[in-house]
Amino acid sequence: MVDTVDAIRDAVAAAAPEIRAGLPGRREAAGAENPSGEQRLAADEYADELLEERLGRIDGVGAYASEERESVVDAGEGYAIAVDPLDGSSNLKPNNVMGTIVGVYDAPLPASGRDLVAAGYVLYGPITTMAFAREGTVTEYLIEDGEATVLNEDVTLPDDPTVYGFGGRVPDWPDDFAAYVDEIESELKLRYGGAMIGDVNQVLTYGGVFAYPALQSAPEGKLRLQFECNPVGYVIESAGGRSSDGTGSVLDVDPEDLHQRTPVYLGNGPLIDRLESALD
Ligand SMILES: O=P(O)(O)OC[C@H]1O[C@](O)(COP(=O)(O)O)[C@@H](O)[C@@H]1O
Ligand SMILES: [Mg+2]
Ligand SMILES: [Mg+2]
Repeated sequence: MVDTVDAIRDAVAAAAPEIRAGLPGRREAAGAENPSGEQRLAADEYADELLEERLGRIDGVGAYASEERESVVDAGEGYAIAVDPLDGSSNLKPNNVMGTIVGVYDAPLPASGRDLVAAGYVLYGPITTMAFAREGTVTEYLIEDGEATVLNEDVTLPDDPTVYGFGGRVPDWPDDFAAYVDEIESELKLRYGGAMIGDVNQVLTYGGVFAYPALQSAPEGKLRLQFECNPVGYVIESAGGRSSDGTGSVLDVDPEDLHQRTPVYLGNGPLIDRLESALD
């Protein structure tokens, strides 16, 4: 019998080239907002519908939810899947990197990050890759023709970090976070591309820290707990790094609302420890 988590991983890998191939004609606004009040592109809708169809039909998947729809779709009995169908979709117009994020929860949504049994993301870069975490290890795959082949097993963050990327406008950063940035920018190189997955995958590859912090104008930051922060936090923690909402692991944030946002900080443990001390 095919393991449900393997089937989910394979379905995401199979959908990735189709999502990529569907992008060229879908770079314009679809005319509606998503539940977070953001302008939705035709590509966001396309990826969401494709993933709902492919993931919802897997035996052992009981629910599908995404950043692009108000409520959870019932798919029978089994795991609940939370998806950011296209992460960084504002990068579509300037043709920069984007991703797809998937979290597999063994609990009804909204769920705690501690209920994740697997999580992963696809990165649509010069090549298409996928990082997928389960049972404490992360595997990096190359996706070609809908097939995933292993590139790297037991992926871990390098011990000697080199990059950082932080979202939000600088004058909107709270003073304590700005003071942390002052230290970090003399130690690491700025690499910020505006798609969480692109920026996080640089941290996974080179070591460093990614943040979409609490802002003065938005104390909960921008990124969504169920669809973005928990799954990516799970990948980074499985790769030996740390995630934080500013006080502790993002996986421990109480799930209160399907579309809730949280500040998120991800990267090498010592850099996140220092961040938490700076925000005390
Ligand atoms: O444009 P900003 O404020 O730097 O925000 C960038 C952040 O917003 C996002 O694009 C939000 O994700 P979506 O594109 O899925 O809405 C993240 O990928 C990225 O980290
Ligand atoms: Mg996103
Ligand atoms: Mg998105």
